[in-house]
Amino acid sequence: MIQVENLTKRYGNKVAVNNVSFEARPGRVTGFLGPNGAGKSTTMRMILGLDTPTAGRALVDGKPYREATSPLSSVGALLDAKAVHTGRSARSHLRAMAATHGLPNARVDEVISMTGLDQVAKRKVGGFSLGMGQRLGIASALLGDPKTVIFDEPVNGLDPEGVTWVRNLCRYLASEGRTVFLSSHLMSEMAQTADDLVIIGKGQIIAQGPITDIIAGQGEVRTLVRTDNVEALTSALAGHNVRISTLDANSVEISGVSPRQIAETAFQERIFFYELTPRELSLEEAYMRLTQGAVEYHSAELNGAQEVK
Ligand SMILES: Nc1ncnc2c1ncn2[C@@H]1O[C@H](COP(=O)(O)OP(=O)(O)OP(=O)(O)O)[C@@H](O)[C@H]1O
Repeated sequence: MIQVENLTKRYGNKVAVNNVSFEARPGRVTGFLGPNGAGKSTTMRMILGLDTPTAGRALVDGKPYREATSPLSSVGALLDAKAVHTGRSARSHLRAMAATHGLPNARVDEVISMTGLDQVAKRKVGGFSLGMGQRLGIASALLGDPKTVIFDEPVNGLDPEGVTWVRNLCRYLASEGRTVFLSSHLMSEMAQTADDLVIIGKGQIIAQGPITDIIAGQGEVRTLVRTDNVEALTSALAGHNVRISTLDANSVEISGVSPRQIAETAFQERIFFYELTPRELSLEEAYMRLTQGAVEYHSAELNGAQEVK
């Protein structure tokens, strides 16, 4: 269980994290989202006691992480996979970590096989690819069999098989009753992995709660209808609160009325249609709506006719 209460971090004049409060609960995957520079890593570092808050506090299982009697079995963290610079092999790196924390070598072999590193366990970590480094970071995080895991961008650099593996691992860890807290910029992946979301922008909470509530809160269901008789359907449905946008000669997108009401109206008016598809917002669409005012680093619009000097 992670509890973040009114957490604030200032670097000089810059407020990186501004009065942020949320919880990440056991048995659930909580996704931490926000544009670049929103304050995600800083928040994670404060939870792990690596940065001192300017105000507020972060608790893991009821106390600051720095006070944990058995840190590796309290929290397993992956912050910056590239941070491991060693001439050691993956196995001896993990064995050294295990030895300092009184963990048996058998646990090292377990995490090596859990993270798919068996084939490369004897290779020097310095020569690891980004994806292998990421797996080693996750293996290190899991070494102490922690009740809480914190992963900052765990799928960064992983191939599609690796991305799926991280998703399944996170779901599995949560199903065992652990608290799983992770950040990612991959919305489609987050949509499949997380139960709850915390979204921040410019250091402040923008939204938090179950992922389904956050998506539902950002837009109503729109229904795509394909018919040969767009005009008749449009006039049959015309009325208060019904919004219809014509996509092409044979398709419209309708909001403000349920898919069932659309089908009933079409049936009563004998309007033939050959597709009726309710469309919920994707997490990406909901996220873009929520964060549009909180993006610090905007990209220039690409409009084809760019001047090259
Ligand atoms: N040590 C530091 N000194 C000064 N400013 C910092 C420091 N660390 C972070 N910041 C600033 O605090 C803000 C939040 O940074 P942070 O790295 O937490 O964002 P983030 O959400 O993790 O971003 P990204 O998605 O790009 O990793 C940024 O504006 C960053 O420049």
